[in-house]
Amino acid sequence: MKVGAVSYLNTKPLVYGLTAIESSTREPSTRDFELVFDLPSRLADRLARGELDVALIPSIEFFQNPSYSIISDACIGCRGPVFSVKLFSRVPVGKIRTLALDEGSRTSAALVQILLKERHGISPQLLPLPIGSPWEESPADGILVIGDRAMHPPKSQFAEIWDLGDVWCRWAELPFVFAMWVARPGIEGTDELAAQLSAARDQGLANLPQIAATEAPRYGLTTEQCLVYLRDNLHFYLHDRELCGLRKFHEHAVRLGLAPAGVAVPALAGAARINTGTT
Ligand SMILES: C=C(O[C@@H]1C=C(C(=O)O)C=C[C@H]1O)C(=O)O
Repeated sequence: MKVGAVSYLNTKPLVYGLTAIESSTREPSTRDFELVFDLPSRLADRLARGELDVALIPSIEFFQNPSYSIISDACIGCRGPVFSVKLFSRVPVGKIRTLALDEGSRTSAALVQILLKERHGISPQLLPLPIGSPWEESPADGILVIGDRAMHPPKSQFAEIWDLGDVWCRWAELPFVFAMWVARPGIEGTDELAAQLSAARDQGLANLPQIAATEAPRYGLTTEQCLVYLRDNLHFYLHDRELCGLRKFHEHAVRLGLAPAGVAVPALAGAARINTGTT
């Protein structure tokens, strides 16, 4: 089985338990799956093409295929400010006419459009924000940036900065889910993998101070900033409130034509396995 995970700092607690043992003992992997890392948008495309069997894909991509299943209750979500998903605006947000969207993102790219429409009644013209380019050089009025490069204060001045986790959670009064472990149809052995993914998440969360100490310098953060991000900003459990948030996100995405109708967000059916169905 080939499993894809997000290459950002936010995913370290989810994969710590899968990678820590072999890197500390230098033993070759005893896992029966191969783990690869990539940007969220690329993981979604690779899962859709069948190059990956299971991947941590942007939540909006789950709605693209009614045969996908969410296989674990481990996720990347937030219940307030998320710190790493931001809209930087050169003008007051309600006056944004051009919006650059981080090419690594699918979910936040939809989320920012929903929030701008719902909060300010605007639908800006969209521009790409390539991965490799310095985002502050984008000519757009508003710039959506996610992941590691969104965590540092910008060098230029902006009229407004939105933390999208904060704006969503206050407006929707529900948590937000950015990414989930999803299997494409016909993949066998996902029950076992689901258990491993949940256990890996639990192991990661039990070792956050160590993860923060190791990772912080690689991301230009202090250990304390890194710990606060992983412990307080991010939320790694897909529970009932998160599923409600996901349903609300889906409703709004359908309304704006950003996702097809007809895919049901499943009810939580057990600790680690969630089956999907179509409506
Ligand atoms: C919180 C984050 O969540 C992410 C945002 C995603 C998106 O916008 O499509 C997808 C996966 C997550 O890595 C982040 O990247 O900072």
